[in-house]
Amino acid sequence: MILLSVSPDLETETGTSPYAVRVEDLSITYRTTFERKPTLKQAIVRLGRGERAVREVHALKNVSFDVRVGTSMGIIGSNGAGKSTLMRAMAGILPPTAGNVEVWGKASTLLALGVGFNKSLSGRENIVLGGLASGLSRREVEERADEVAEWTELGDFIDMPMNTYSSGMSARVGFSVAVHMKPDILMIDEALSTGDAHFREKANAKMSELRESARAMFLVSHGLGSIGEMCNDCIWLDKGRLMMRGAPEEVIEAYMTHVKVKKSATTTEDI
Ligand SMILES: Nc1ncnc2c1ncn2[C@@H]1O[C@H](COP(=O)(O)OP(=O)(O)OP(=O)(O)O)[C@@H](O)[C@H]1O
Repeated sequence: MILLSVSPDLETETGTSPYAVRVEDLSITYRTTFERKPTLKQAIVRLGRGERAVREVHALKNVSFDVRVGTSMGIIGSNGAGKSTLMRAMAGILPPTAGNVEVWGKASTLLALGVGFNKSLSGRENIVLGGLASGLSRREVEERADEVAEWTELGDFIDMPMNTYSSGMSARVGFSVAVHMKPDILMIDEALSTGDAHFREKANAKMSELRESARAMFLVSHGLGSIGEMCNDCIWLDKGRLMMRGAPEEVIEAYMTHVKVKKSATTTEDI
């Protein structure tokens, strides 16, 4: 999990803007090294020249949408569709390759599990670090740390190193930090998937509470039920493109139909 505030150049004064986020023609391309079974000779020649094969992954392609204050937006799509990439771009972790992202307010982000914590430190110590990374002052963090720790219901574990935690226990710490930092914009990426039933219920209640106070909320989930319950707006991404935006029931239905059609098409092609 990674917890941080939006970088200052991305954050705009909230003022009276009716918008929480505006994404304009956003494209994100990852550059990564790629080896398609090079022969020994090719590998040696390249190594001699100091070259590496580079592959570009177009994770988001010309995505545009705006989000008004009061929106709880679900983001759905198949594996690799670009959901986490979009969240990272909105959180200011990933700079756009092209296009713009504008964010009105302080974002609290709870992204991919395991990232962002120093596992050799205790849960309580990570709560303090997470709070500082979210842009709170030392005093504000000290004031809130006990409440955040208490919320996790981890008992004595909260003062033990996080490398002794299960993934669900880490998720509790990350979620607790993210929701207690009084964010203007809350971004949650699949965080609830590792929690047990009790935690999920508690987390859902907390998110409902936050929906009232935050300017906007984003939820990435493969659990379409949670999107339907928690969100009043939804976008569907497929292979980096924005396929549809609208009421969660309608977007979920279109996505489900697409998934089914794609499955049968693949079967036909296979024949
Ligand atoms: N750090 C990276 N370097 C290179 N490629 C990446 C990186 N992170 C993601 N990708 C690629 O970008 C594309 C979008 O990935 P992303 O994680 O945003 O998808 P996702 O919709 O969140 O998927 P999932 O539902 O599986 O979590 C994928 O093709 C993925 O392989």
